[in-house]
Amino acid sequence: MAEARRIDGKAVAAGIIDRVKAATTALTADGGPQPGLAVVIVGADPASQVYVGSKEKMARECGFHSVKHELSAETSEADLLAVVERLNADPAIHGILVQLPLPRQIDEARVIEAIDPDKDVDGFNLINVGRLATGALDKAFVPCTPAGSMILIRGALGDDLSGLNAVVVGRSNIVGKPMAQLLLAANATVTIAHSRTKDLAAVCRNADILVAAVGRAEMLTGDYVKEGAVVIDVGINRVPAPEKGEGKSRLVGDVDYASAAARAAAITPVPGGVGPMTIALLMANTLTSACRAAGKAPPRL
Ligand SMILES: NC(=O)C1=CN([C@@H]2O[C@H](COP(=O)(O)OP(=O)(O)OC[C@H]3O[C@@H](n4cnc5c(N)ncnc54)[C@H](OP(=O)(O)O)[C@@H]3O)[C@@H](O)[C@H]2O)C=CC1
Ligand SMILES: Nc1nc(=O)c2c([nH]1)NC[C@@H]1CN(c3ccc(C(=O)N[C@@H](CCC(=O)O)C(=O)O)cc3)C=[N+]21
Repeated sequence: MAEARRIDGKAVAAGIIDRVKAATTALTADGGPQPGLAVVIVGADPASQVYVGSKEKMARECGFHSVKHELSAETSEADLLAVVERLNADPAIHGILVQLPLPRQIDEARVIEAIDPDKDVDGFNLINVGRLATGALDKAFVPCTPAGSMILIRGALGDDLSGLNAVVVGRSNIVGKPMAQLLLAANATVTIAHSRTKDLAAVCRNADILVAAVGRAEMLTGDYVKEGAVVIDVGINRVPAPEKGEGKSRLVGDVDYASAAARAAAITPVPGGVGPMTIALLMANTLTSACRAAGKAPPRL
């Protein structure tokens, strides 16, 4: 079979950003609010700082009001909850993102549940998890990474996935589980695999749609890929790259791109695949939140 089509997540994300910008202009021209996004980061993890920086930059590009709260790694749970409460009460803020993971002294679940569900643009709050699981998508915020992955899948295969087998490797609350919900809602037959799955390669070879959200660099090789499958690589792993010079690193996914691309019909690269979609969907969710707050129908992006 010919080499797989490379799915250009960066280009698809840029198109979404353009439509968010235009819709933001239209919303404010119509007397609506300027969408406001608050990003909260606790501690100075360098990778987290890079993502938070690009979220803030993108929010400004979209014409949003954008604020960043950088708290020290020693911040107490009570202090973080107080910041969340202030943002919940601030009418200029429509979306709140608390960057995960949080330092050990803070209970992540408590912080996620403290966010107003109608400002929870990550879609991690129990109310939004329940809305997604029950199909109340008009009110839900769908987590950005699975929502972005789903747009790439629909671009490759269309809206209705009836008759197709989807395998999601990974069962986290932020990626694997919501990804499986979205595939199920699109009528795929869904399997969720994880670290206890027996003969993972055989399970994956059954997949017409294979989503990797594992956090293990290049773990899924061509042996895991069915001929003609659509492969979505969510993984972001930084690995040493001595060929680029001493101490240098590069990003790779959870899929071994070269061997998987030799069998797949279409595949996302890392970088330039799911990552940019995550950021674009965060902007889309924030715009949606601002529209809902103003009692206006959010645009279809
Ligand atoms: N592109 C983007 O925008 C984003 C990328 N990511 C990336 O996606 C990846 C996954 O993230 P996240 O879901 O948060 O990760 P978690 O660590 O929370 O979950 C990883 C999952 O993979 C499973 N797993 C681990 N090892 C194996 C194995 N050897 N075989 C099969 N399954 C395994 C785990 O199984 P078990 O439950 O049994 O332990 C777990 O369910 C990471 O690389 C992360 O950086 C995350 C968010 C956004
Ligand atoms: N509350 C919360 N929400 C999140 O959505 C969230 C989080 N916490 N914690 C960390 C993960 C990770 N994540 C990424 C977002 C964008 C890229 C991204 O844009 N990646 C670029 C490369 C960027 C680079 O070069 O480093 C790409 O894949 O092309 C990656 C990863 C969001 N996350």
